[in-house]
Amino acid sequence: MALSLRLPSPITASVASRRRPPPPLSRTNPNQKPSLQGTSSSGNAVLQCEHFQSCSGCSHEFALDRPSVLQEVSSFFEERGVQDFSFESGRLWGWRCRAKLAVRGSPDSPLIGLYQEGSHNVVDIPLCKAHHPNINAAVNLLKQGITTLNIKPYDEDSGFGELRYAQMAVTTHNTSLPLAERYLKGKVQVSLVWNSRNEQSQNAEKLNSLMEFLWKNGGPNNNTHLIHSIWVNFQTSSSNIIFGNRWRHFLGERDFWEHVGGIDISLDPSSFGQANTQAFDSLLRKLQKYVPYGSSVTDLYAGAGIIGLSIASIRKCRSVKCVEINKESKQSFEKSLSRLLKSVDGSISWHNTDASIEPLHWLEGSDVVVVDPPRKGLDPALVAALKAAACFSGKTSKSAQSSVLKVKEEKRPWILRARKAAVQMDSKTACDRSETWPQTLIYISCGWESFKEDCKSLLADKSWHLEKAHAFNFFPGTDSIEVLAVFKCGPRVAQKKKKGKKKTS
Ligand SMILES: C[S@@+](CC[C@H](N)C(=O)[O-])C[C@H]1O[C@@H](n2cnc3c(N)ncnc32)[C@H](O)[C@@H]1O
Repeated sequence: MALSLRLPSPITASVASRRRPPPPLSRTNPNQKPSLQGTSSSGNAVLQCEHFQSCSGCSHEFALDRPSVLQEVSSFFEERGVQDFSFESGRLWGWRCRAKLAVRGSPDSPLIGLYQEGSHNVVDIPLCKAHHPNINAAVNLLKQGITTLNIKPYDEDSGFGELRYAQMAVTTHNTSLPLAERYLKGKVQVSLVWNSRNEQSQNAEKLNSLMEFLWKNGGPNNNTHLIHSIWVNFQTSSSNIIFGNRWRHFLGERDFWEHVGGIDISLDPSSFGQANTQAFDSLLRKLQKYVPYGSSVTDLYAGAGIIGLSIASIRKCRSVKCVEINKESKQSFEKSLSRLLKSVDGSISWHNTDASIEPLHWLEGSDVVVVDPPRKGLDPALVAALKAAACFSGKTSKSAQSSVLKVKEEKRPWILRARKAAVQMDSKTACDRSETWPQTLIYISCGWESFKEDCKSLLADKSWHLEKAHAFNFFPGTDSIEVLAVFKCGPRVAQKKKKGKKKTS
């Protein structure tokens, strides 16, 4: 099977600018330390993708190892007192291990790819350089199946057609392979979004034939075992929402395991998953260092709880609470937790609720809060709660509590619902510390513009100050960057100058 690399981004890609390589980072202050040493582009990091002109996935062809927003990011943190901002760039091609692709066109000439900028015209991207090579191979196989079996791609105008989208996710964690081969030999979990209500609908025969085709030609009995498993999502809505509520696993291994941040994690196709597995691993390993051993942690916007679980295991946390709005992530959390039980002593829970409803409830009792919101950033209610919590952390807890949380018997329906849907593993040793409030806030952001606003708001009245910041090249070829920022509560305390060493004669 040919290995080629490629890159798209979300189906709803934003307007992309097609820029030339940015100028080298300039140091305006001659006394300033070169905080981004080693990050100037090598000059060889060129996309060289034949779809670049038509596909909305990438906005930059050159300097993939140094996103154009990096200079701004670096200056922003420096102006706010961060001395040692760092930037990490990893794999520049073939980095995308998870892609949602629209299926359009005709059975004879299917198009599988992303929407063109500002339209719903799908651009076929068989040689995408951002995709893990096996995503391209699986897409190629799917196209063959569509043509051979006369499967009708979806037509948005009429609402007719059978196959609407395909989600491809690669697991790079096959422990039967030597470590060095695991990434490139990753297998693909294929999820087909099928335009019918369920598996009994009238076109079910065609769906079965397509799955058999994929399994016969890409499954374990084939020379090249490409397909990890096949899932189907049933979706008949005329809206732009990609997935419906009904998911079914049909072929291959049901559970999809990955290894990031030092732990094994399970991810169902219905749960959020990071696209750049290796860059996410680097971020998690950096993040863990900012969580003191034995802390109590709240992980907001937690998805399947990967961040919370990895901290619980690696930093031996006293307790971890994960809060996530998508109920589909619960099963993945439970599966991952089941593999971790031996390495975790504290209490761990996962709650299905909106983090912006009464957020103080989730912050109370934690030393560290981690937030990883979608691109639009934090909900305003959470920003307000974080600012309030920072004020409480300096005061006696009794007075803080009495002003905000006068809860004797819990009656609020959203809290009760969240408790009902929760997964809870209690600790043998941890004790309740409901009187504490977070001293550390770790903000992970994939939306630079919204991060800036949230950050300014958190710093505005000195309820928090910035201590550390790092950026990661999660989306090479695009304008986006992933940021990890560490805030400490209260105003920055000026550091005393170190006394010079006494001279020895
Ligand atoms: C960027 S993802 C991060 C997920 C997770 N931290 C990870 O790395 O896998 C953002 C998550 O926030 C969830 N989310 C969005 N709005 C939310 C809200 N108001 N309350 C709780 N979770 C929310 C989404 O469902 C998604 O799983």
